Amino acid sequence: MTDTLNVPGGDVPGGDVPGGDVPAVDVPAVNVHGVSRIFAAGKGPGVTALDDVSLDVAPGEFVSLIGPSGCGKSTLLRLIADLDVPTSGSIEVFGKPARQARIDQDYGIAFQQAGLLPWRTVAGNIELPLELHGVGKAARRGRAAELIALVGLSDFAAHYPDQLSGGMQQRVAIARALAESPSLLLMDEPFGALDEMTRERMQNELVRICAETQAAVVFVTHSIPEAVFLSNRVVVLEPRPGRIRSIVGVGLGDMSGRGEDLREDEGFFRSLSEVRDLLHGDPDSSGTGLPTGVVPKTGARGVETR
Ligand SMILES: Nc1ncnc2c1ncn2[C@@H]1O[C@H](COP(=O)(O)OP(=O)(O)OP(=O)(O)O)[C@@H](O)[C@H]1O
Repeated sequence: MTDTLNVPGGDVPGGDVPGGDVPAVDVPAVNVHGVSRIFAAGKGPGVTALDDVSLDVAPGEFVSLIGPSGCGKSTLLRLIADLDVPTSGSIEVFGKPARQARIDQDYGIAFQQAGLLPWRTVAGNIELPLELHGVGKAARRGRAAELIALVGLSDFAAHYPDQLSGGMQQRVAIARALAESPSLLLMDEPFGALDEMTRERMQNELVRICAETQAAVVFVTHSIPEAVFLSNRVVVLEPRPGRIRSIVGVGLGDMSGRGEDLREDEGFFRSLSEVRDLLHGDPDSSGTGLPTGVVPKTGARGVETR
């Protein structure tokens, strides 16, 4: 663990890869290779939550996972975070086994529930991971102040979680996830419990934070507009067994150019309907599992599509 407090990811995407000894250029932030996860179900055959899933996420890339309930989105995120282990296949984070990446704290995590400690202030919650890893008091304070400013809560540093709105609590959770300058953020429906207006504001914030930190993000959501607005690529999953149906390259430019007006952009609507068609279309009879007329896409970064 380092107590240097650099901007996550450094100046060049992938240039400040945790571990440092691996050439950054070719190392994906996340490499999921042929991963299956089967949950035992009594004496039955078990539930295949994921079946032979492969996916690469590049440094600095924002990838959303979307699909119907039970298609394995959270399972995939939990496997990347090493909160669960695959039945078969392998997962690497910045070239390291997921277990090692967890030990090295190479990523930050934010879930739907902000999960803040109610007896700690905003600053205290953000400092917690740094405290647990032995970062000195002055460095902790400085880093927390930086992050509190980044998420726009400078006037609330001394407030307690129950004095904040849901959106503000989520901003604290995101700041805490960024505390150790991870080059990767894993987020499971972090805005799922928020009202629509707050949710859009939070999406704008997240885009700004990603542009500033250049962290890669794997983001689970049920919302098509959220996935399209935030992502470089949207991974559409299908259930029983959980598989990647297709990957949509959003092509709306990098994070620094994504503002509120993007929501009115023609390209935004095009990607929305592409993802919507994949989610709601009936599979054709060709056996591809894709809706009629949809050509399977291959991701630009060697992503396997199935
Ligand atoms: N710990 C577990 N034990 C048994 N089955 C599980 C477990 N975790 C997940 N599953 C099963 O695996 C499948 C995928 O679950 P998962 O939570 O990953 O889906 P999801 O796409 O995130 O769903 P949702 O959108 O509803 O959150 C489901 O059928 C679920 O019941």
